[in-house]
Amino acid sequence: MKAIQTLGLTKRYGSRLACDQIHLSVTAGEIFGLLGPNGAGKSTLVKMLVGLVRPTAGTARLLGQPFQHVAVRREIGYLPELFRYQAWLTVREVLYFHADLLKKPVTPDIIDQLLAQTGLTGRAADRVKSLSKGLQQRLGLAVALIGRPRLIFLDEPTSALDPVGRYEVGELLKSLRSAGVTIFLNSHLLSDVEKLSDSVALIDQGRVLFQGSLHDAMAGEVTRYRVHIAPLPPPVWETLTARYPVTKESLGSEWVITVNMPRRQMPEFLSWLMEQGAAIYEASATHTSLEEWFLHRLKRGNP
Ligand SMILES: Nc1ncnc2c1ncn2[C@@H]1O[C@H](COP(=O)(O)OP(=O)(O)OP(=O)(O)O)[C@@H](O)[C@H]1O
Repeated sequence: MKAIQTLGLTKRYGSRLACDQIHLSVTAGEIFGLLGPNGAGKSTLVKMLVGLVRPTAGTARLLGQPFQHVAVRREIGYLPELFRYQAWLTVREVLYFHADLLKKPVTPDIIDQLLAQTGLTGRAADRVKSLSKGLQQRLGLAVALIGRPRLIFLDEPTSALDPVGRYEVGELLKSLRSAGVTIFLNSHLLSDVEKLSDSVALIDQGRVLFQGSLHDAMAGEVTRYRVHIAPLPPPVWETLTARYPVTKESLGSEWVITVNMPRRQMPEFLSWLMEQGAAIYEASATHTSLEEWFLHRLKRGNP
């Protein structure tokens, strides 16, 4: 089942097209990462889905229902990118206040559990104005979870957190996924997206450049391979350099050949080497990072 299905969602602010006919689908129970540079349209897309911005065109379904329905809003949690809670309220009061707004009954046990999940147990009686940015972000996460949502939109949930906080929030998101919650993660922190997401979409200038699994995203990229071989006779090396973009270095009695090519060309490359009588000891791919993929795709999408 699809937790989110958008059909041509478009938002125009005057002459600026923030989202241009976005078609996206997110499977229920997955962590979905939305990536894109500043101003790509990520927050606008999230705000349209949670009902804070009215689309210029297009529509969407959330949890199988039209996205504007009040019933579906009750099933959704949202952590906005820029939020401020009332400075004079305590952490516990903020949580009760938002539970009241949601009209969902909460017990002290539920509040205690949320405080524990978000690492705020010791700060429950502190006022918002005394919390650091990272602690306020944890409170934002607790507020997003208070209605026990089936679908959560998190806009930059870990941007103010230190490495321990990022790890803890990552573990919390994984445990929510295990409980069947769908998580829509909007983050600049590519390493967090890489660690957590089951699938991703990349948007730029309001358009979707890619949607799919991270594995598929990386598989299509040119990868750097390192092949350890016995030294080749000079004529074979000359033919090799004429056919393929290779470089070599010597490592003891072996050569290490480096070549950049798509994964699908690798079998042909190795067969050719063997036909020339090369002794191959080892061949390995160096990992393409999400960051490299992100930069490549953006360059390709903006010729
Ligand atoms: N209320 C608004 N009025 C006019 N233009 C807006 C408004 N909100 C966003 N925009 C513009 O729409 C485009 C998309 O903005 P949006 O905030 O959705 O991008 P984003 O991908 O979330 O960026 P960031 O990563 O910097 O938060 C930008 O050019 C932005 O300036």
